[in-house]
Amino acid sequence: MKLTIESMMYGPDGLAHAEDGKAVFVAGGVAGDVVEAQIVEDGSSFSRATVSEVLEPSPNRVDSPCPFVGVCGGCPWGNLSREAQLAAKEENLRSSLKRIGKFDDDAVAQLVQPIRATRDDWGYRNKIELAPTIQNGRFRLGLHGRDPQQIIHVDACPLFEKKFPRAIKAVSGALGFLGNSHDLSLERVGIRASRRTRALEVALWTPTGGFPRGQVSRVLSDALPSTSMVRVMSKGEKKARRVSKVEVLSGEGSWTEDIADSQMRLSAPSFFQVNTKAAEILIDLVMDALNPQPEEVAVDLYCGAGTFTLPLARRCEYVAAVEAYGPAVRDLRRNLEINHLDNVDVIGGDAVREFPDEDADVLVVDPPRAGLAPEAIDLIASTSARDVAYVSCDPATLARDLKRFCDEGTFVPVSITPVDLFPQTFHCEAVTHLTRK
Ligand SMILES: C[S@@+](CC[C@H](N)C(=O)[O-])C[C@H]1O[C@@H](n2cnc3c(N)ncnc32)[C@H](O)[C@@H]1O
Repeated sequence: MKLTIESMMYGPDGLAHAEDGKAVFVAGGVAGDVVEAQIVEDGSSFSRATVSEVLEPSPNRVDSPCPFVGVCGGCPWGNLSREAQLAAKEENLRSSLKRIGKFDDDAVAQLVQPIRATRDDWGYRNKIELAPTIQNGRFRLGLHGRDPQQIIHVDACPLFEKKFPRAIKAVSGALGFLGNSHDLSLERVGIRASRRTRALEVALWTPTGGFPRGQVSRVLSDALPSTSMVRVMSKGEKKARRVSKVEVLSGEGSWTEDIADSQMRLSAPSFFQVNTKAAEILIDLVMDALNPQPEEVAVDLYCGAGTFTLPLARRCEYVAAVEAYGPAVRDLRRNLEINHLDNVDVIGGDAVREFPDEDADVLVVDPPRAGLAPEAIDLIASTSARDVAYVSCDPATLARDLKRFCDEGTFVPVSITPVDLFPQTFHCEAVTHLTRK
């Protein structure tokens, strides 16, 4: 079937329409291409297709430095020019605000600011995860494919930190060698690398139980000198696995990154923004929106290991920071010590249940993809805060939550700035500034 790709979806695919008007999600198509595509799934409201031939390439089609674009899940927009990626992200945000948030065209045009980005198109990721697989009877590590069941063996990934070009090959080679002679029970392997601190951590995720720690530590250290090597042990059923212990195999037992004016130490299970330089844009936008003053109180909900807590603590009199995940809570306490900050109350627990009593002047929320619980919006509305910064990684839940804020009536959005934290993918971060009505 001949199709013209009209736009990029909020997902890996291009969007086209068949002659009968049905939407077709086209894998391998970029906006502006005319392609020959084969239907792989024919649903009642839309179909899925894959490109068999690009008949007329889009002016925005580019060659990617990665030979696995389209197969690997890491860089689904790798054949689209960066300029077109940025425009598509802005457009997807606008579309979510209209469709889900019910904002009208004028409001969207006023609210959405030009997307902010760093110049790093590739090589921006400070973290990569490898998954184990058996190929031709041999144990290997690789990246999750577009089909998550498929593991793609790679020697390098152009999205990963450029200063450590050998890391993936060295770790895959060493663990591939060991995995064919020992039962490592590896569930996944994380590598974190910093061009700023030169810290490199390898984290091996396994169940609890026996593990050839001596051999693993020796062989891995020979293959790749690292500043930290840890084993993260987890237990429980697959969907509800919990980290039970982080065992240090060698080095520091954590990974260090410099971000804005702070140094942060992260344990392997804790969340950290994968693009440090672009995360500094988030910090700037949050601080510009809130303009915190020395006599003011800040609340930081979903604070993680402190990306926003530390800069808030430098600017405010006092910060109450809430985080549900134990390892991140411990990391934040350590990060406050490292940065000589003693004006933060770190509260471990759910953001709604442990909502701080403090009379906040400014408030930051940075929830996971699922966005805010409706109770969180009511609690925020009940504070005395003058301004709120909402950092979001999902335009759909952001749009839903902004509608809830508007319906509730205490806070209204005044600007929404998309930030390209994840070049070569459809993902888009955004910082929304809400102010008291
Ligand atoms: C997107 S991350 C942001 C972390 C931090 N603001 C940063 O930029 O590094 C979301 C954080 O929310 C935490 N989290 C998830 N659900 C939570 C909840 N119900 N209450 C409090 N924190 C939660 C996660 O553990 C994670 O650290």
